[in-house]
Amino acid sequence: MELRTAVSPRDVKNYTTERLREEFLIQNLFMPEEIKLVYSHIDRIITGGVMPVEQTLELKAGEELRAEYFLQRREMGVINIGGAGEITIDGKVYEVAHKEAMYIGMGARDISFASREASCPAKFYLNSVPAHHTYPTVLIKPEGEPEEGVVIVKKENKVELGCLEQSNHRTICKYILPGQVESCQLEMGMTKLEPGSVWNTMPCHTHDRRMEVYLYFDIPEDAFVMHYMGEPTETRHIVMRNEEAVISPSWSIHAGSGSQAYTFIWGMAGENQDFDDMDGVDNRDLR
Ligand SMILES: O=C(O)C(=O)C[C@H](O)C(=O)CO
Ligand SMILES: [Zn+2]
Repeated sequence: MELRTAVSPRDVKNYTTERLREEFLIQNLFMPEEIKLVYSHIDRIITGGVMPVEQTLELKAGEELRAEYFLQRREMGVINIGGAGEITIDGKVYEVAHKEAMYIGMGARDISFASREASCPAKFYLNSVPAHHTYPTVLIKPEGEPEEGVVIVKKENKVELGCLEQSNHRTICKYILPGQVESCQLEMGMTKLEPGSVWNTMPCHTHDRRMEVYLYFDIPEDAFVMHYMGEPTETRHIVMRNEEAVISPSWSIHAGSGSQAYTFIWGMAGENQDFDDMDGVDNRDLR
């Protein structure tokens, strides 16, 4: 597991492009037959990618957690951005299709990942944070009929924002949040830009009480997203390619403009789970 320490906004002002990327950018998340994990000291979030092809991959705590098993003191959200896959949790198999997700509560011991078809492997993206209580493990589907152990994203948690005139027409689909899927602190969802729109989270915001991680995907090879970070009056950018993630500390804005439409997953952890607890930044105040 790779470790990233927390950094001060005063230091970040002096970072080169290379140093910014070293601290905040997460690359190579989806390597065939591998589990890649990055542990950030910021709210102790672990961001990971799991790409089983022929093999079944087991999630292990590793030395860093000093735990008997990965979710001994943690909870986890997983969203599949690849082909159909399976997650087996303590012997129970969950079928997780493209853009379906799981919340896995603290205490789940044996967790493994597999793809249905090696020719179209699953790509499981995960965020895991410390937990103090076990909430139910559930499969989460953006659409469909609710059934035992399956949560369908509620209509009010699919929020259309922006407009084509401002190049920021997008839909935020909230998967894990209070009132839908209970968790100790994790919130996760997916935002899809409409064709012709390229700006996410603009006007932008910070939220001192939560940190956030973004995973950008559905980006063609020759395209990119400029991810904007930093204090609102000290902005910096990171060029993001397909299936790369970026850590956003609480003091940082997190927004992006792409060379075309794209999709991204956001995950948050921290002091509260109030999605709307944000400090909006007026476009006129950005520097
Ligand atoms: O497009 C957006 O706006 C977002 O998706 C915003 C993120 O969800 C976010 O930053 C939540 O704090
Ligand atoms: Zn945010």
